[in-house]
Amino acid sequence: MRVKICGITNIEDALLAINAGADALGFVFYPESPRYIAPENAKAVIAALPPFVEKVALFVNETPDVIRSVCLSTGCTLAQIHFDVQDDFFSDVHFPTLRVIRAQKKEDILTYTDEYRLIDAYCEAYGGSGKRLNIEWFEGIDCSKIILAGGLDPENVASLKPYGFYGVDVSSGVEASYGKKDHKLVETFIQKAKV
Ligand SMILES: O=C(O)c1ccccc1NCC(=O)[C@H](O)[C@H](O)COP(=O)(O)O
Repeated sequence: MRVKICGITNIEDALLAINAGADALGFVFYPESPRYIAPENAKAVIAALPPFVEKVALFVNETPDVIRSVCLSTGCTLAQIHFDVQDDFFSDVHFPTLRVIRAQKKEDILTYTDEYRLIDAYCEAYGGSGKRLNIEWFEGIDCSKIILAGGLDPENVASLKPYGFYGVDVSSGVEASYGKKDHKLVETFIQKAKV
């Protein structure tokens, strides 16, 4: 499984995650989040990274123009769209995008099955809540284009193996405090996800 470590706010955590084997890092460009990072700070973190790392920019309630502009100015490589938009919004961004489905019921995870998508547990505050999805919803469905998020941690990530998810995404489950990662938890999470 590919692993994304989300809610990166500093170079130390970013390098630790990459050196531990993370495939992607997430930067939250949503000012109301406790994990918000200003674009100029994200740009500095990204400039310190080695090649072959996916830099994911998270957005809530922004326009396609703002999303594209922030991605280009920071060096992010993928825009993760957390809010509800019409389908043509994605093509209007003119930059690689990833749809987030904030699932409240099983039917929600059965949509957009032909595209790679991130499925997170629904919560009012948009993300990083530690809230888990009902894993039984994923039994018997094709998970090869799903990145699973929501309440994952080093204790439960290995149990996801049989489902065949494309990837996993974690934020609060590897945090020491908001916006600061616990290095041991990050390393253990990645190790267990990659077994
Ligand atoms: O993390 C945030 O504060 C956040 C704010 C606004 C939009 C998205 C946000 N995070 C989304 C993520 O991709 C998280 O990694 C995902 O929700 C999983 O979080 P967690 O349950 O804490 O692992």
